[in-house]
Amino acid sequence: MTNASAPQAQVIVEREDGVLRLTMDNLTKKNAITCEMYLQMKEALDAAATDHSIRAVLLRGTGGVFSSGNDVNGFNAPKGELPAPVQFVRSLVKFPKPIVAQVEGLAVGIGVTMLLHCDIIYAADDTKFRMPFVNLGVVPEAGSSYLLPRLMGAAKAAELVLLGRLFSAAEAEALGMVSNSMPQAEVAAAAEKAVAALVKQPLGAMMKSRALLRDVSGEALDERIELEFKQFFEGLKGPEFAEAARAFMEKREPDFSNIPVA
Ligand SMILES: CC(C)(COP(=O)(O)OP(=O)(O)OC[C@H]1O[C@@H](n2cnc3c(N)ncnc32)[C@H](O)[C@@H]1OP(=O)(O)O)[C@@H](O)C(=O)NCCC(=O)NCCSC(=O)/C=C1/CC=CC=CO1
Repeated sequence: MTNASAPQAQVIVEREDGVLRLTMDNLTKKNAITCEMYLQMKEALDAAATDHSIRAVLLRGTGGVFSSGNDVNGFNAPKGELPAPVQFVRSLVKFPKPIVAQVEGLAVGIGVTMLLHCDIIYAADDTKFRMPFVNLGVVPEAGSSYLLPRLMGAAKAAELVLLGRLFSAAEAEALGMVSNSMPQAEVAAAAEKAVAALVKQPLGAMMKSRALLRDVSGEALDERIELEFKQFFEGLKGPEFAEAARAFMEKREPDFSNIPVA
């Protein structure tokens, strides 16, 4: 049953002056990403990849919140279909043009890992980051198990992933996950300034330079993404995820103490 009073979860897709703006808009759930939202972003990215009137992307969320990650109520894909997050991540990873991320408020789960595939990332200095994959009984995704240790070192990546603890914009900046952190009031203007500058750059040199900068051994990354998603979706069928999901709904701490390892 749909709730007539709840605003529809969507991504606002705008194309103007060479910029594709993708705005995650599901504020009652802190911009949690639904299957429909993933597919909207995937389709917009796929079209912009070959439409050279688009030279840069701005990715952001409404209401001063980036994203609380995957909609916790919508983890399971319809049988037989390639799950929407997988489709989105594949398109994001192969997207050939610069992506500017405007990160405010919260960046959780895939709301963090998608940033590893963005280029210029500006974060409000009060943003809370978290990758609670293990806490949910699943594994990290979107290539993050491959990219995070290479970005920040194995020990730091393990601390953030295995504990799934909150970290600040200052820490994200120090770890190289964010280009700059700044006061919240300045983030939107900084992101707009960056995309306005990017659209004036020569597209060919910009795309080639970006590909060189992102030289992360494409095949190895693609294979890791497939392995992560395989384990992620297996995890969703297991008792650890079941307990984590129940605890979230019941607004309590999960208790994993009596769950045997499969
Ligand atoms: C830390 C929080 C994000 C925000 O906390 P807080 O500011 O205190 O706000 P809340 O009161 O908790 O939230 C307000 C309402 O929003 C609902 N909500 C928040 N996040 C989600 C979400 N992700 N999905 C659905 N609903 C959400 C929350 O229930 C409140 O609703 P009510 O007012 O009706 O009670 C905190 O909310 C939080 O920890 N949220 C869960 C974050 C999370 O676990 N995200 C998923 C991570 S996994 C992921 O992103 C990756 C994938 C990728 C690949 C494949 C498949 C799935 O997942």
